[in-house]
Amino acid sequence: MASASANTKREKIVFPTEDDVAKAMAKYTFYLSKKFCKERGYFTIVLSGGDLVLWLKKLLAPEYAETEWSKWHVFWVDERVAPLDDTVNSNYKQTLDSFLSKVPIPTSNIYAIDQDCAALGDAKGAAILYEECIKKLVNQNIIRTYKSSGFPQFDLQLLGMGPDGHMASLFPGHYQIKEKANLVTYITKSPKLPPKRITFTLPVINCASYNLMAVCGEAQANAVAKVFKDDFNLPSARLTADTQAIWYLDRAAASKLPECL
Ligand SMILES: O=C(O)[C@H](O)[C@@H](O)[C@H](O)[C@H](O)COP(=O)(O)O
Repeated sequence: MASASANTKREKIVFPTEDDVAKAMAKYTFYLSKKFCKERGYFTIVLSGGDLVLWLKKLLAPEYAETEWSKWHVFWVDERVAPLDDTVNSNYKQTLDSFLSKVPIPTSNIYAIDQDCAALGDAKGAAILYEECIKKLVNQNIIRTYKSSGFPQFDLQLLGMGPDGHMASLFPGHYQIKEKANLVTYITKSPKLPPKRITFTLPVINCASYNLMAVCGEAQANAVAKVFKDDFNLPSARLTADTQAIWYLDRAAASKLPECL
């Protein structure tokens, strides 16, 4: 595959509370779902784990009842390699229980990691099979490609950042951030537990049309300040998008930005 590079300027909006961030994220998702369902009859949305799992519940509000759920195709930007019924570790299982099982998205449009690899803790196998799954959907034209690069282009990715500045399972100082050829890679010694994970690579993340990074809480404030100073040692500072890369912050997460001090 040819290399891909998307380059938008980083934008941000600071909201008073975490609840406001979650509500705004739901609104943004609803708007983009409407746009892409109308334009191409599909909406390809990529989720993360962490707090986002709970924030997604805002999409269950009555004002979003017209969402065309049957046109959604749901992926994970990263996933812990844990059994698919593991309520503590599996992003899929947690999101299924709190949100996905409550909306009529066809089960076949929800792309969890391979069940056997998940059960066996086979991170490499899970990454290979997830990449194959994505390539298949690109061939079926369900996932678009970024210009002529052949790289998948998702409509929207909802991302979170850890206090160390990681996004997806791309951690500072770990080689996965440098991976450019594969779409999906894996880590077996993740600094955030559990240790085995698969993750989209940076070129795939940055080819998305819209990337929304939602960050709340004081624990992330130092990392947010570094990102907005362009400290590219933090994987999250490398986030771009084809159309828009926007950060939604609550006041606590934004508290160390120069304009908020
Ligand atoms: O599976 C995961 O662990 C996540 O996908 C991870 O990348 C997460 O998005 C960030 O660590 C932020 O997590 P919080 O929202 O919990 O701070």
